[in-house]
Amino acid sequence: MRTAVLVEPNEFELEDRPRPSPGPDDVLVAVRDVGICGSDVHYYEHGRIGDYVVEDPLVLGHESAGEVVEVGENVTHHEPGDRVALEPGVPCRRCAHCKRGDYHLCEEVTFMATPPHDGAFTEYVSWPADFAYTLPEAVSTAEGALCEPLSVGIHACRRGSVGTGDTVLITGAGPIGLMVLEAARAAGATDVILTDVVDEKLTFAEERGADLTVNVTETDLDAAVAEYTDGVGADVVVEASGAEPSIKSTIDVVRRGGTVVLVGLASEAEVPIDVLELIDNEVDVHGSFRYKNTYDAAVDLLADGEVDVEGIIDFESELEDIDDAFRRAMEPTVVKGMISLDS
Ligand SMILES: NC(=O)C1=CN([C@@H]2O[C@H](COP(=O)(O)OP(=O)(O)OC[C@H]3O[C@@H](n4cnc5c(N)ncnc54)[C@H](O)[C@@H]3O)[C@@H](O)[C@H]2O)C=CC1
Ligand SMILES: CC(=O)[C@H](N)C(=O)O
Repeated sequence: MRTAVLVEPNEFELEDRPRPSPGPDDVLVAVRDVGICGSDVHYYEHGRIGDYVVEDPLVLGHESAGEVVEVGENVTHHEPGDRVALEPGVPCRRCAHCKRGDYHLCEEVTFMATPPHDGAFTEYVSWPADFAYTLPEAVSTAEGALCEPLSVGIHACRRGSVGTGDTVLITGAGPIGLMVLEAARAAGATDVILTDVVDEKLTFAEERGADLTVNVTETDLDAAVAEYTDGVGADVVVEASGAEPSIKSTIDVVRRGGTVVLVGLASEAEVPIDVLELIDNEVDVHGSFRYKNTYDAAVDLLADGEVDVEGIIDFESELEDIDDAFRRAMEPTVVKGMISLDS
């Protein structure tokens, strides 16, 4: 099977690898669509993300969906022909975190495209059947692949308890910020504000339904939010840029008693925050790491037409053109590139 392997920074090699056989509890999936995530691009450019270092050739891609072509002997809920989205993180199912239901915090997780685990820029993936979610007819495999970033958005909104009538401020209008926008709307937010430093990203966010956008390089965010919320502040602030000034700004724009959800990964682990302000204003600050139990919700939202994920796709490329696709994905105005396989 054709497989794109990252052999060194900025270089994929297309290899012919043996097609895997599904284990007893697995499905073998012919991959159809795989999104290019910012983390894939980071591994491509730098060969590492923090402590995760690409030491051996690695297959990237963790936003994937395709068609089941074979099932293991114990698999009863999937059959060949099913189209499925693959949840990329499979936990150990035994540790304290898994047992308490926080399987996304499992320290033994096998997460696609995170060294040393291979991902989905390949023709076939064998994957545990219970982490493969059937897509109804109305949901395309490209949408199935984007259940992954949508899941990040759903989980962030759950962490922030986003509810009906809320004003949600999202910092960063990249794919994750835009998926938080979708999830926040689906959760009942009536007012959504997005920030960025790139005008094109903000124009796009407006086209996708943001009520207010703020370019923080030109406009004072505190003043804009104060004006929009009659001086109250946002009920929930979701930080989805990873930029230090943006992380710091979250506590200035959240309302007293409101919630800040940190999703964006800062390049520096330490970001100074005024803790007295947090205490005085009784602000809840939550980290948000990947997701748990979101795929069913993501598929349902897509099937019901409650969210749009396909609209963020700027281009689709073939596996053979993956180097070009990654270079295109690095352009600052590009939101989402996809690799599509016909098999
Ligand atoms: N916690 C988690 O589970 C996950 C975290 N992430 C992180 O979330 C962040 C967002 O992911 P993507 O949307 O894929 O990244 P991205 O890099 O495509 O988007 C970030 C956006 O933030 C904008 N930005 C930069 N500086 C800003 C500032 N000062 N204020 C406002 N916006 C600013 C950029 O122009 C860009 O549009 C990244 O840090 C990523 O690593 C991504 C997936 C899961
Ligand atoms: C940080 C990422 O972008 C990635 N989706 C991950 O969860 O590791």
